[in-house]
Amino acid sequence: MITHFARTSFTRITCTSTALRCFASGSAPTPEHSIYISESTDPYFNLSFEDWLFRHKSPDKPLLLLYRDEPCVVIGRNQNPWKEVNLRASRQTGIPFIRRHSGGGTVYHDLGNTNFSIHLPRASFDRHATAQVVLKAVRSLGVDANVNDRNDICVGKDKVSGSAYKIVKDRAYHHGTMLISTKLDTLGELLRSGKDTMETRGVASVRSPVCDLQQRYGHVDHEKFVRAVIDAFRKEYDVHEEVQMVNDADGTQNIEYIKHGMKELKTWDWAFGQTPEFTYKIEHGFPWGVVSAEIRSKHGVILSCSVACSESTEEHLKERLAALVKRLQGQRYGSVDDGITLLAEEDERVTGVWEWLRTEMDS
Ligand SMILES: Nc1ncnc2c1ncn2[C@@H]1O[C@H](COP(=O)(O)OC(=O)CCCC[C@@H]2CCSS2)[C@@H](O)[C@H]1O
Repeated sequence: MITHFARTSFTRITCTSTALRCFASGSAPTPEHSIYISESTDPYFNLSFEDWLFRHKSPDKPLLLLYRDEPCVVIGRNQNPWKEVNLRASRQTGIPFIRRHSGGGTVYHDLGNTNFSIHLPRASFDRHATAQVVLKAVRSLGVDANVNDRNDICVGKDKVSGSAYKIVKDRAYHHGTMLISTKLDTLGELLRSGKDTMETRGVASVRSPVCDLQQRYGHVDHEKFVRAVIDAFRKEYDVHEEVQMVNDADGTQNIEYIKHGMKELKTWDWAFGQTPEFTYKIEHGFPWGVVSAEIRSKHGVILSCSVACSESTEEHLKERLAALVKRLQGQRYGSVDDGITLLAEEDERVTGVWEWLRTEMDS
């Protein structure tokens, strides 16, 4: 269902049939509004809807989208999930990670985190000006926040908002988070990976201490933040249009571009396969000696793996291990094919190394 909100009043008024037709139709219509609030909390939908607005919106008008997501970790376009995300915790908690289209680092989302997305013609895009819009909004709620040169919004020394950007042809957007009442321990748990010896091309996150607005300013909530950002956006860009509510059950999800986008975000090829080249060096002490390994991977596929053992290791064992790791080449990093079965009579030292490599890659 599509409904409109009059200016800053959040009273629901009846939907117009044109808007409904526009979103319910199977073909991709041109989005005609300037301010959208998504009522969906499906991160795959929200990220795809945002991308659709970006790609289909007429390039001459400013646009604002606000949304929240169910718990998930969102990594940047050129990041390494094995480095950035605690994949074991992600599996255990069922909280997925999603690779987004914009650059930048890794953040955690849940319903206590509200995202804003400001789209502008490239010619008038200025990331510091858009950050000021959000800063003014939180300040209007009595929050004593500041913005640093990376466009992090902080309260004291703690970060409450991180930003990322995308520019394509004549349009650009600045999107960012706002920690309002997030589960910060889950945030810490999911972003921890501790893989210091993984050297990766692409973008590394800039880790910072975080806090949320409710810890410091109990009265701030999602609705108040949304209202404040809308007011600040209207003032800055002189926008008077009503707010357009959107959700994933109103037919919007049937727009082919969005459907395809949601599907693509969930594929291995996108989530893992877009990972820039990286090298992971590890070492482990076995009862019979020390083994070090170097695994190289690009686009989520193992390019090479080499192992070196302590001097005293028998030649025969070294050869067996070298033959074994050769078989890793071309396999997907992190989900090495179970088809690589070890011979039943394999030396238990070999199976030990094999298990160690698999576990190291799978966490
Ligand atoms: N939700 C949230 N908000 C603010 N800061 C966070 C959050 N989650 C984690 N962090 C902290 O930021 C760093 C990463 O900072 P870094 O600066 O590397 O990355 C970002 O900020 C990216 C923001 C992307 C915003 C998009 C908007 C809609 S979809 S995602 C991380 O290690 C934590 O210390």
